[in-house]
Amino acid sequence: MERPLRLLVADDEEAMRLFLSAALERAGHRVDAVEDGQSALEKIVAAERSKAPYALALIDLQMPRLPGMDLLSHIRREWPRLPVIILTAHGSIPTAVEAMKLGAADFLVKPLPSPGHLRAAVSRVLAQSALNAAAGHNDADRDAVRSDTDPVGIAMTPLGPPTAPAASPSGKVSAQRESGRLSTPAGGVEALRRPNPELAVNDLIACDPATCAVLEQARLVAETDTTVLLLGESGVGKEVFAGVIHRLSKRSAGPFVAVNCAALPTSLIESELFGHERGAFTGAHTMKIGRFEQATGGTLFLDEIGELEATVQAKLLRVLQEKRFERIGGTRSIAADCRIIAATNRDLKAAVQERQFRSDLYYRLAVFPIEIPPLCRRPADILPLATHFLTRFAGKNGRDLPQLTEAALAALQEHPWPGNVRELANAIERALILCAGGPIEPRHLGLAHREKARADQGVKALADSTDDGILKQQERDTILRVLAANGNNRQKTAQQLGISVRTLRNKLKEYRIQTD
Ligand SMILES: Nc1ncnc2c1ncn2[C@@H]1O[C@H](COP(=O)(O)OP(=O)(O)OP(=O)(O)O)[C@@H](O)[C@H]1O
Repeated sequence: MERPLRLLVADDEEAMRLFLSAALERAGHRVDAVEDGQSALEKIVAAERSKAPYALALIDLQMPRLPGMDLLSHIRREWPRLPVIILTAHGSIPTAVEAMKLGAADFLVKPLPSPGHLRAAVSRVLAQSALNAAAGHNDADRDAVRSDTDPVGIAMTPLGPPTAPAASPSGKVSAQRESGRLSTPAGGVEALRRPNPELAVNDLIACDPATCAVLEQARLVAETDTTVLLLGESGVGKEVFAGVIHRLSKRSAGPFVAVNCAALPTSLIESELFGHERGAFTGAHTMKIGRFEQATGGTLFLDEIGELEATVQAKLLRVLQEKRFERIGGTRSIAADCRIIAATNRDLKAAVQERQFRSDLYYRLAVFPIEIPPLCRRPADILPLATHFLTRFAGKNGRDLPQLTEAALAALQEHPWPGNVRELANAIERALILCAGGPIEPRHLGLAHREKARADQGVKALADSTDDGILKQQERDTILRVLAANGNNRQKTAQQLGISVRTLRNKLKEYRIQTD
């Protein structure tokens, strides 16, 4: 992973260090593990000096050289923005409570029930810490704005001190749909208001391993000019990922032009896509440049491609094959010099089988399909996304950042999010209004009346909440990660996972992971 989040683990038990490191590294983080308090302190000092501070420290209470409690006091005094999770044995809960009073962000009782439990706690603390940072709850002296985001400013993992958002790399975007999609102007108040710039720069949050795997695929395909098909339920972020691919591509200096194929009547879609000459049809009083032409040198994003009428499907196929088109009523052949990214929330393969979508067009579009999982399958994204939206909406409305109560955080994590990221954004926007400046409680989120949706998912939720569910989630995450690392090559993936290609195939089916 290119921009890993740095975490520090301090525990004198080797097995525990290994467990914690493995679990957190699997979530995409970079972990330094040390065996005593003094070494932990030295690591923190070095990391601070190197301007690559830790995002979080997990500290055992009983350690040689410098005990956990002393280390915690030192951290609170010197680096108040570094959140600390205390690890404690069963019998020492009162000490853990003491640690909380001293300023620990959370405590975990050993032995930990599961890696998922650990990751959820880490994710929760990171989200809260990001909120605090954005609200300026902590020391001001570290609020100096750094400007070390990667060239496109997309972060797969959170944290670090406030950073200036990267300036828009292209400066050119589709006029009507891109507002807010590229980074805000660099520097100053805006930078400090971000929940956590490394987490949220350019509006893409990717903390869950499943989302990181998607982002990795996006990064890989972005370097090419290959046509991409983004698949996923409504609101999962297909357009966000289309924008990411554009910004990471060599066409990023060109425009990103988005067309929602479902929003336009059939009679208009052709002239919208290809443009028309003056007098081409009744009402065509002037010549019009179509979206293909507007996207010259850049990317054309065809959203809801599954809704295209048969006649338009045929025309689009021709353009994809010949890379040329004519304006309606025109004779001049124009080069289609743009990268195509299509998206749909429909099962396009099924649509092909039902003869609602041309198979030849499908295969032209699905050269590189990327499936974006629903939010309920990316639990580690939920709180960072909530934090991100809270900061964005509070900033937009000139409001102070409210706190999310523990109960609200839990409600957010438990909700099944059938409307995906869009539903989460709406819930946060609504909560921000209803909380009227106070802390956000579960009732402000308006999730209760969605009990039915939750009940519908009851069986699944129950399964997921069992250890078996957690294990399956981890297995799925691992497969996704290794697949992404191997460019979706099943042979290599199976080899690395130590299973047969056949078993891998069955697993892919079971977890509905598409690789072709
Ligand atoms: N990973 C993400 N990080 C930050 N914001 C996100 C992310 N994914 C989605 N969003 C936000 O959620 C909302 C819905 O995302 P988007 O429009 O990209 O979804 P979609 O899958 O294209 O939906 P539809 O199929 O309905 O067009 C947008 O406001 C978008 O900015």
